[in-house]
Amino acid sequence: MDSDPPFRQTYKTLFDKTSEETCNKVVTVEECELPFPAGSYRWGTPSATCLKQLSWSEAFHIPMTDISDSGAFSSLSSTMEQFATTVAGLAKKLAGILAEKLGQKTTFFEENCLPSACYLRMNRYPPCPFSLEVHGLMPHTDSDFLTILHQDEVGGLQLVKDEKWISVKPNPEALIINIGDLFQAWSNDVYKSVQHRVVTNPTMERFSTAYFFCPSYDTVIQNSEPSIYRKFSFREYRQQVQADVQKLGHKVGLPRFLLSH
Ligand SMILES: O=C(O)CCC(=O)C(=O)O
Ligand SMILES: [Fe+2]
Repeated sequence: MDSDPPFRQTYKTLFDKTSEETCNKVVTVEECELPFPAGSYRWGTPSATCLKQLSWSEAFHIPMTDISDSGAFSSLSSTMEQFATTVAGLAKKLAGILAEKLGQKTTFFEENCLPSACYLRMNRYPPCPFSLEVHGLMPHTDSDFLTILHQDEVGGLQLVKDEKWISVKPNPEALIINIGDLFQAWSNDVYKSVQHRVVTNPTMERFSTAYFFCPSYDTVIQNSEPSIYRKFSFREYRQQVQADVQKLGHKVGLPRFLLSH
């Protein structure tokens, strides 16, 4: 893995390619000849209807199955593969420990969260001229079991603790582990999916990489004890999140699946 800071050079090559190609005309990811499937690139927040809903960032959100040797970008692919393989092992281990603490079957993750069901997201946050009004990434929770996040030295990530936004000290030598929505439901609220956001920086560019530890779409999320959530498949969860974002402009998430809803 390149390490000063990780991914900087390979990410710059990739994101510079998108801005070079998109400078004067509208082009698709295919036309840029980038190595990722259509729909994997996002700039801003496509569903935003006002500045407050806009995320001042761009990202590639890539299923692990689509990271393969990719011609001009082979150095990027191998960096990503190396990162993903390392953190995939870590995610499985951590999930197993957290399941054990709950007295649950630790094999659940080995059976349902195969590396091929997981995603990698590469985020780029350009400097933002109206820094105070716009988020780098809107407040959200992740729709997975666990997220393993690497950020560079710039900083900007914040999370909610005791109902207050707390800044996470940037440390490129460390990984940040976040609990996602599925673990909250699976643990019947013992573990809480953490609300987080990224604030913009007026002068500095920032990069981060997130590995989303997910089950296959057919996996059913349920707790063996009487649960406050109805059982649902990961597919159903994703579809509901997408439907809410389209209709309301934001994710509703777990409250939709509360039995008392
Ligand atoms: O860039 C970060 O620090 C956070 C990224 C994030 O929350 C995400 O990609 O879901
Ligand atoms: Fe996130």
